[in-house]
Amino acid sequence: MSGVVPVAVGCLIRNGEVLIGQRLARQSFAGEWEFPGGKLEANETPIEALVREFKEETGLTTSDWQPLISYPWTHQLPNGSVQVQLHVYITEQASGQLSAPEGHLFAWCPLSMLDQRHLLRANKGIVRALQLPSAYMITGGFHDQQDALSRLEEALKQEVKLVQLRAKHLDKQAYIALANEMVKHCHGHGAKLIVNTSVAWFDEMPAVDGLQLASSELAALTHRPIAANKWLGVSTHNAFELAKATELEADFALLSPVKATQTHPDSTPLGWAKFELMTQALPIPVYALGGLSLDDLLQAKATGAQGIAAINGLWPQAI
Ligand SMILES: Nc1nc2c([nH]c(=O)n2[C@H]2C[C@H](O)[C@@H](COP(=O)(O)OP(=O)(O)OP(=O)(O)O)O2)c(=O)[nH]1
Repeated sequence: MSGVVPVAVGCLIRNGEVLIGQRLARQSFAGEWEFPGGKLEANETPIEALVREFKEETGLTTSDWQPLISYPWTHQLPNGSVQVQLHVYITEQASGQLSAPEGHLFAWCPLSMLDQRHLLRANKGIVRALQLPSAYMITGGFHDQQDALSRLEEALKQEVKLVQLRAKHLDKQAYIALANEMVKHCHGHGAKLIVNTSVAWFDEMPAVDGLQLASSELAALTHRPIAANKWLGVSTHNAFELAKATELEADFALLSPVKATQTHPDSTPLGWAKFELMTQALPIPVYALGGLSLDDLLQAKATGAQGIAAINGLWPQAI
């Protein structure tokens, strides 16, 4: 088969749960779970296809679909491979009674439980895009552990849900001690803590939620260095490193610098157009980083980013 098949995929959210359906016996990947949707018909936009597919498959009338993520994927089938472009949208707007005119089995799944379901392998990037927040705070300067925790607490009160502990000046013992305290605060607010350390240190912090891998560590790795139940973020600056992030089965990437930034004054900013070009074919969510704040969120999302990551734009100044 030749050409890329455009597919519309819809994530319908209700009370923090997403609607998933089981693929039918007559379909490829029978029995695996997916989000409702399907191939675009001639002259259809992805949103038109979603409205039609949801009506046909679920009986629901849906609206207000917003872009979530889009990426190509090659499915291996017994009789060859097929390349699809997944155009993924999200909404909370649906009316009518959920039914199964085509015989699907449906379930409402909490976002945190999606990894326990047997979803299509192609859908991992969609699952992460659903689970990750739109702002990723990286810790900036602080005086001592108590000061760091006070600033963290302030940020958590402002609804920050994903935190990276970046503290290059701390030795191993001090770093691990701070991470172990921070993770308690994060979990108390329903947030996650990602540590920016070497793989060796990561293994000594079992309570933290994930590892942020520096771009300088990428070359030495040939496979994902941590377990599947932890999040792996990869810091990147170019197309080569982004490709490596995918190869290492990262859960998300950071691409920087999008704008000029005080913390890395010698780097040349990419700008939004280049950011979009470099990330559009990636099957994982990508945060934009470098000189950004929440004021840049709309622009970031419009260019296909998961959201913004920032030190100065999010880390509370002295309090
Ligand atoms: N509906 C849907 N399709 C998905 C998801 N993820 C994913 O890779 N796909 C792929 C599987 C199929 O190749 C294609 C959707 O095609 P379809 O639902 O209209 O038709 P189909 O399964 O009968 O097609 P086929 O693959 O069996 O030939 O997109 C998803 O979450 N939902």
